[in-house]
Amino acid sequence: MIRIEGLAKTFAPPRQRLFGARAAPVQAVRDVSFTAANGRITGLLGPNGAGKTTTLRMLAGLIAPDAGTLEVDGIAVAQRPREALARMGVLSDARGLYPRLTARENIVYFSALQGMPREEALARAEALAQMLECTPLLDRRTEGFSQGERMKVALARALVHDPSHIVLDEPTNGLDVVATRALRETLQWLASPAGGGKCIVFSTHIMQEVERLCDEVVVVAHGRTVAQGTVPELRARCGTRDFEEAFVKLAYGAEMVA
Ligand SMILES: Nc1ncnc2c1ncn2[C@@H]1O[C@H](COP(=O)(O)OP(=O)(O)OP(=O)(O)O)[C@@H](O)[C@H]1O
Repeated sequence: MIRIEGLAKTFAPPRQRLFGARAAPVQAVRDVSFTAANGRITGLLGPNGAGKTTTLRMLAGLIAPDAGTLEVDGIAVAQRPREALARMGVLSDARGLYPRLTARENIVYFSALQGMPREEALARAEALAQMLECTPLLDRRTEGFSQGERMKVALARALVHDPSHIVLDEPTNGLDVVATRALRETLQWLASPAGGGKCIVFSTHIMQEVERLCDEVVVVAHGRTVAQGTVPELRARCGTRDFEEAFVKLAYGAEMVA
C-alpha cells in the first residue's frame, strides 16, 4: 500500500540575475493526500500543472518534500529510502535511458543496481519484452528510439525486479492505440491476483484512460487532492452521468461548468 499525507513542495526561483526581476516561488504541491491499495489501479487525475509529476517524483525519492509523509507498506521514503524504493518500480517523466546501451543492456544494468543476479535479469528482460511486444528492440541501441519505443523499454526497466508497487507518470504518452491497449491489459493483469496483486499508481489527464482502467481515482488540482473515489462514486458526488463533467466540477470548480 502507498500512503501519502499532507504532501507539499515549493520550488524556489533560480538565483537572481544581475538586472532581472526576481521570479516568485512555485507552489507545485500544497496538500496532496491519498492512499493506494494493493491489487488496485489508482489514477492521479488532474489538469496541466496540477502537481501530479511533482508528487510522483517525491514518491520515487527523486526530490524531497517540504512537508508531509510518503510511505510504501508503512516504510517512510524519507527515513528508509532504500527499503521503500526497493519495493517500487518507477516510470518517471524523464524515461532516462542510456542512449549508447541497447534496450536489453539498459534493462539488465538497472536490475544489477537492484541487486538481481544477471541470469535472472536476462530471463526477466526477455519475458517483459514479450509482454510489452518489443522483443525486436532488445538488441538495438536506444539512441534514436521513438517515444513509444523508449516508453516500453523504460517500463520494462521499471518492472524488471518484479516490484510490488508500480508508479507510472503518464505511461501512455507517445503510445499508439495498440500499445496503449497492451499496456492497459498488462497493468490490469499486474493488479490481479494472478499478476501478483500489485499496487499501481499512475498519473494522467486522459479521461478515457481513467474510466477504463482505474479502480480508484484521486483528483488533484492546484497542488491539492480535491477528491478520491471510484469513477461511479465521483460521478454520483457531482450529480452527473458524464465523468468528464464530474472531473471539470471537481478540478476547476462550479464556475467552469456550463
Ligand atoms: N523543477 C521545477 N522548478 C520550478 N517549477 C516547477 C518544477 N517542477 C514543476 N514545477 C511547476 O510546478 C507545477 C506543477 O508541475 P507538475 O509537473 O507537477 O504538474 P503536472 O500535474 O504533472 O502537469 P502536466 O499534466 O502538465 O504534466 C507547475 O506549475 C510546474 O511549472
